[in-house]
Amino acid sequence: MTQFKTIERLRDACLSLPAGDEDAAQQAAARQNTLTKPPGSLGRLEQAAIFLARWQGRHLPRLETLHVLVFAGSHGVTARGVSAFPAEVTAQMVANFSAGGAAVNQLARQAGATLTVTPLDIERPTADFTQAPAMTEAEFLAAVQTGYDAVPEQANLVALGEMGIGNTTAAAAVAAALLGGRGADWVGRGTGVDDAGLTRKAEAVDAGLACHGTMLSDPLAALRCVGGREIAAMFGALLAARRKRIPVLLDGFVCGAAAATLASLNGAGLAHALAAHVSAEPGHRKLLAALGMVPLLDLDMRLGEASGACLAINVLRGAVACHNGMATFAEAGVSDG
Ligand SMILES: Cc1cc2ncn([C@H]3O[C@H](COP(=O)(O)O)[C@@H](O)[C@H]3O)c2cc1C
Ligand SMILES: O=C(O)c1cccnc1
Repeated sequence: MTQFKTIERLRDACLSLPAGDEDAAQQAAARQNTLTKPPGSLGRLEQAAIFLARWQGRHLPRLETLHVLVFAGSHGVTARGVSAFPAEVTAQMVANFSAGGAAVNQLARQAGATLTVTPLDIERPTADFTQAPAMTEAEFLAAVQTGYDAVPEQANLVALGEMGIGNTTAAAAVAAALLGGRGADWVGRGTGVDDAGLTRKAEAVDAGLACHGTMLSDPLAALRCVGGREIAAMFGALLAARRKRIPVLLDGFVCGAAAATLASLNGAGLAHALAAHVSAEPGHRKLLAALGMVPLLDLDMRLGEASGACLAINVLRGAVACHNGMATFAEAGVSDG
């Protein structure tokens, strides 16, 4: 079992990532061109099927064992008035996930996926990142390890998401640290803050950038100093999936901050991931553009919880159904032009 005892061990793991199975991808691409449709007419469904073939290592991909992993964390920066909801909602929503009452419960079931919710020390918020590193190195590594260990050995696909009041502020701070710009460039209304709340969010991000200074030029230090435990756990899960060659669906802006951290460490780090949707949180569109990712869906959602990722599973099911089930021109006796 991989153990991240030091930051440098974790960094090494991020720098040496396996490639996908190009033979499987090529076979899948060749098959696409024999199916009874004009070449390319299924658009990005064709690319999605080839992507799944590459990362599952089989030219006929499967969507049978699907895991939705939701991580929850509490944020010290909530003391700055950065959310429309109180911090205790994080624990209350974890209970709601257990009871089956949240949006993601419905969407994971509807998508035919198994939902696992992992709370990370939610009774112990991170430090307020405007004043101190959100996490110590030990706390950060523990959160990354928890996320890493949450990825099953065998899965056809993993979808990642989060719950954590205040985490759109932490995600904005991570995005600013990794990609540049100030708080105002990356904050949005999150759960629905008013104009004064939006200003407080931008000020909190700017204060965090000022507090941690040049430390933030290292992506792992940025994630530790201004991120949160659930963001670190999503980062760990994304890394584990890559090392196990399991394809990943990323959710919204907060998940995107975790993904951007891996991309900053390794330019090919997100090859095994698809952006499920673009959230209404304005920073997400910018983040995806910076990562060169095109979302599968754009539904004006701003929930988190892996809700967008669950919906995108249905798109992938369509892609796989066509790829595996369609007849070829030869089989169907259709003239191939
Ligand atoms: C009832 C409720 C359920 C949620 N499910 C996800 N979030 C989302 O909102 C939070 C981030 O927004 P902010 O940064 O404004 O606090 C995160 O918990 C995120 O997952 C929720 C928020 C609430 C209130
Ligand atoms: O896009 C997200 O991840 C998001 C947006 C608003 C609130 N929580 C999460």
